[in-house]
Amino acid sequence: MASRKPLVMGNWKLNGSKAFTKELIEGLKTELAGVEGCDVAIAPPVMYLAEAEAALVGSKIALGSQNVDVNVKGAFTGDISTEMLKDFGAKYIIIGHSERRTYHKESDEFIAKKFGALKEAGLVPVLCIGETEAENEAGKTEEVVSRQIDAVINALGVEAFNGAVIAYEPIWAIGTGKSATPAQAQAVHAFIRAHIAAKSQAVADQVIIQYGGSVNDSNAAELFTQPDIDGALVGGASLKAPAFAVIVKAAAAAKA
Ligand SMILES: O=C(CO)COP(=O)(O)O
Repeated sequence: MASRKPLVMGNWKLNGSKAFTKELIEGLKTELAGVEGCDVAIAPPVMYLAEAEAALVGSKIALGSQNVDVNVKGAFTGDISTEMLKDFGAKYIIIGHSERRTYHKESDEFIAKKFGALKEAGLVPVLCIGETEAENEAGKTEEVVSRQIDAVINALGVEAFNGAVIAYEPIWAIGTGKSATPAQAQAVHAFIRAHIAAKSQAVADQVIIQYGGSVNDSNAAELFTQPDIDGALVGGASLKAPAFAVIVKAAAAAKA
């Protein structure tokens, strides 16, 4: 089995300011100095990519974004392109977050298009998938995550997951303080990896599958003991440097 380096990424969502961006990054640089064994990325709002890029100079923390649009240039008012993100040195791009699926009615097919646009641009898609509480209670978790993964496989082929990241974020666990248990998350992560392995074992072995949903400095270490949990996509706890650093260090220690 390929060994996978964990990735812990902060999704700042709609939070921050120019000053906050600089301060939080300075804090992260201090807290994470000398920490090895875990890739780290942050996705501030795109408004603050310039401040973030400048503050990250000399640091191994990678820059990311919370979304991208599918067109590269032209008359698409309000859109942000892959090339613009690259211009700021962004690398890991979140797509298909449940908040965008819900509030912006993004479909599996549209998200697969974004995945393709990122691959074409040489950026790393961080594809968010996950079921609602009702779907979970109806026993539909595997059906939902399969459908969300298959939209990408059908459009682009399983090889598109080479070098890509999947974030399993059960919607009932996001921002609720009610994280999935390590065993619950592991079961779904193993299912996702097996689902991809049915098409290509090699692709499945290398794909990073992060867990997201109320990950914090006290539950992260236990989640990372699970073999198919390769890091985390962190919302609320990524807005505080000490808490986020504890999560990164927990991943580095668990996967060493
Ligand atoms: O949605 C998330 C990350 O993308 C998770 O958010 P919380 O960590 O705030 O639950």
